[in-house]
Amino acid sequence: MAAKQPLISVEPVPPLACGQDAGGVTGDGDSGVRLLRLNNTQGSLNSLTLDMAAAFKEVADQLVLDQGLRALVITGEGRAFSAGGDFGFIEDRIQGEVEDNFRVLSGFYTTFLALRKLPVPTIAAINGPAVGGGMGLAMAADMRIAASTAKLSFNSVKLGLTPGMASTCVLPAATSHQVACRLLLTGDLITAQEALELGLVLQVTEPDKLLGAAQQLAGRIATASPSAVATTLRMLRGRLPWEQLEGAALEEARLQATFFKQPDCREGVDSVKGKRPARFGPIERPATT
Ligand SMILES: C/C=C/C(=O)SCCNC(=O)CCNC(=O)[C@H](O)C(C)(C)COP(=O)(O)OP(=O)(O)OC[C@H]1O[C@@H](n2cnc3c(N)ncnc32)[C@H](O)[C@@H]1OP(=O)(O)O
Repeated sequence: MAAKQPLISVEPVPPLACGQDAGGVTGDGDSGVRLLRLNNTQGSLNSLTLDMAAAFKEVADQLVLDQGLRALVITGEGRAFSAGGDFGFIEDRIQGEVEDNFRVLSGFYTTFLALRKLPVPTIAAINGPAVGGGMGLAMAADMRIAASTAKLSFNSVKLGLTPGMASTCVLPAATSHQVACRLLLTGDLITAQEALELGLVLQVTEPDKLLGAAQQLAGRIATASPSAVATTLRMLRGRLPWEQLEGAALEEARLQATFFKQPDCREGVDSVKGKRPARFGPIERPATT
């Protein structure tokens, strides 16, 4: 019987694929670049589950101990980057109690956001749809490159939900207040080209050139002085400190925990799954908003 693929895998990238010579950055063939793949492809487009979160944490913990690591590329296996929260996970939150939802969502979001705590620059190679929490994960990376065929969306309002994964904090910081408003208040699914114009991604490539472009960018970072890169990164990330990101993630988790229980969420999820327009009710928000 074939071995089951891990939900998240990490592999070293050969120096030549990173634009380095065969010796890599250390002379012994290590490029310093690793490739992390989301691998929940069984009909669900790398959707995010609690098992994915646990696998992500395990891999992140190992990466912190990797002394040779200098830059990380993160991508999705198959045709998607990530379709965000798995429908099953979302259904569990609709059925769940508010306090339990808060506890689960807090852990879920802070686990994926911890990408921002890895000690090296991270690059999301967005190979296909990146939606909801999947887009939030891409935004947790320091840089993003997208395939021309990728589609991106922060679609929570279409699900009758408020955003998660600290999107209300990360997105305006990465772009602007008005771009964040446009994307988070409409849930529009935008093309890679539009994402480039809005400053969400650095570059758009042909699909078969995506990994190469991301690995070459990572390879150039890996070739620079590791201590200068580490300190520069610490300064850059410090403009949006972890405490602020975590605070936003917890606040969003608190609100989402209640919105999952509202009729709009049931309608929103059914409409997205059924690929039909939603018919939302009048304003019916919890007192906490
Ligand atoms: C707590 C977390 C919160 C959040 O993250 S909220 C966001 C939750 N995610 C979503 O709402 C995304 C829903 N999915 C979509 O909008 C679309 O899909 C995409 C834009 C991502 C891709 O569209 P297309 O390329 O046309 O593919 P397809 O035919 O819609 O989907 C292919 C298969 O993938 C399954 N799938 C899609 N998204 C999810 C998901 N989030 N969880 C589980 N499965 C998913 C579908 O059902 C279908 O399956 P089958 O081929 O068996 O019909």
